[in-house]
Amino acid sequence: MERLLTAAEMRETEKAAMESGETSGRHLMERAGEGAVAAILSEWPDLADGPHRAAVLCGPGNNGGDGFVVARLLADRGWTVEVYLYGDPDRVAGDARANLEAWTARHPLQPMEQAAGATPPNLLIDAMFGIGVSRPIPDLCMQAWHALAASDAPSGPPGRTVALDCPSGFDVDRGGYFLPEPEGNDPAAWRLLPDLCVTFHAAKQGLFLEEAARRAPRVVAIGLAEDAAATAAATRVLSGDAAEQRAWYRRVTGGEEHLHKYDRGHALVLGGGPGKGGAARMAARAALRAGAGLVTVAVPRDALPENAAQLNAIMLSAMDTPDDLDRLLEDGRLSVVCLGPGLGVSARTRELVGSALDSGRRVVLDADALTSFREAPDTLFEMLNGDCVLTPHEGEFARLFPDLAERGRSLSKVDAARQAAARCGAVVLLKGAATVIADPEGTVGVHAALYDRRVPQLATAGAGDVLAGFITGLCAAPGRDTRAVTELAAWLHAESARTFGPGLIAEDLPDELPKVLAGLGA
Ligand SMILES: NC(=O)C1=CN([C@@H]2O[C@H](COP(=O)(O)OP(=O)(O)OC[C@H]3O[C@@H](n4cnc5c(N)ncnc54)[C@H](OP(=O)(O)O)[C@@H]3O)[C@@H](O)[C@H]2O)[C@@H](O)CC1
Ligand SMILES: [K+]
Repeated sequence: MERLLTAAEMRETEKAAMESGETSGRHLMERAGEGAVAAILSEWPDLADGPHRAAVLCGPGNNGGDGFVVARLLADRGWTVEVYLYGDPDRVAGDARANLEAWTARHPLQPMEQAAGATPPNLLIDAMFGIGVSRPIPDLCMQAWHALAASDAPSGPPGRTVALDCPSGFDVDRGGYFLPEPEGNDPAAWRLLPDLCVTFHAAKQGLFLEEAARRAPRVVAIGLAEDAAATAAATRVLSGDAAEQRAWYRRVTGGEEHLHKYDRGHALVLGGGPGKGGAARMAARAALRAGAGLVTVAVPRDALPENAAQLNAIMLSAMDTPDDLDRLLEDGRLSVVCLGPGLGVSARTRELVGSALDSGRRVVLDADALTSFREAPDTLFEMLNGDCVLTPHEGEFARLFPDLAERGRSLSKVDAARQAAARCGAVVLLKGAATVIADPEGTVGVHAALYDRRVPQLATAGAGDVLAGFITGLCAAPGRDTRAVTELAAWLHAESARTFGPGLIAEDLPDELPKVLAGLGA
């Protein structure tokens, strides 16, 4: 569970460390260069075999400074290294200047204009721009990169491409690239896609909101204290190795043995009318698989035969009106209510949501339960509390939080979810390849199904209903933290898709979950 840092948080961390005298900018830059070289050689052991050719594209700031260090360290290993600088060498300042001078004392420096005509290297380093960028990079830099990244070196290992800290022009807060306005014919040209990104001290937030490289970013320590990052950030990426995942699962669920089914909670899932029950049945199955002791599906009377024909371990109740729901909720053992999948966009759905929330139960709201409040989101928000979970996709999010959805490049997905949770007073899970989970107190988890954790097969009908069901099932047992179980559900959902593999349909997800839970030592 690594912390994610924005550019501002990273700068704060560096500044605090330098002001305290704990370290210096020069030292950090040296460590960054050393860490990058070590990461590159461990990523591609064939590069460690012998001297090869590298080209280092350097910018005018400290990212360029890191590039001069990498160039020097590779040259010290006997490599042939060409360094290209964007801009006037006399304007390079501070720690970067010291490293530029250390380079030019022994090696030539070439202007960026010459890079495009050079022979493709075995290793191409992007040290043009790092976290100091807030506009598209110059054409010249973009073209130099593409010219050298395009083809393999004439001899030695195939050309590998590496970005230092982040690819140049990548928005480390929001993900994605700064693109020229208007975008022109070829916006893709501004999207540098290196094989690897080596990022310094801590993962930058944007690297886990959109993919920045062909493989997962490598974080290298540069001598800043660990806890400096921890105190700076309230955003984490939900990943970790197998041992961490097991510990996470135990921490969130309590890990205790539940002896009686009622100790594991009783979930109520509301379903739609005849022919509209599949979504709720999938959510119910998911809730049962995720650990609820009992699950009841409640549907209009005329949908009972259809549901009775399909459900076995899941119980069934009739519920036509909000009064019927109130009567069901008189059973004190019902611990969580899930509303939305297949329920229909209507005034009745709004009333059902009101009844569920009035009962003081934990409530998971998805799909139609969210869209039913599009005309008056505030009437929903007034009823919510921190034990409620909203699970919108981008479209549903835009209906409830139109101003936050129109964020453009001014607000990251992390900040959009954080502001939404603060406004509505509930946990918000904003779906996507990067799913962001925020609570009203401002704590955020990012589940990034990116890089080696990509799950394109999750883009399938009904997958969202299953996620609502996983959250509901994990919420059913008393005493669990609502945000924490929501985060865990997002991970279990993607992990079930991942272990199942291609050909997945939503119904497979609940049935794959036991395998994932077994891996967690559940
Ligand atoms: N601080 C430290 O001790 C450590 C920092 N480290 C490293 O430093 C990096 C941050 O360095 P940084 O702050 O100097 O910013 P950086 O990304 O190099 O760019 C700023 C320069 O580029 C220019 N510029 C920007 N955009 C531009 C554009 N579109 N087109 C043209 N020019 C543009 C900008 O000029 P300006 O915007 O003022 O015109 C300025 O000259 C960080 O990512 C990490 O790699 C590590 O070594 C660890 C220790
Ligand atoms: K870079």
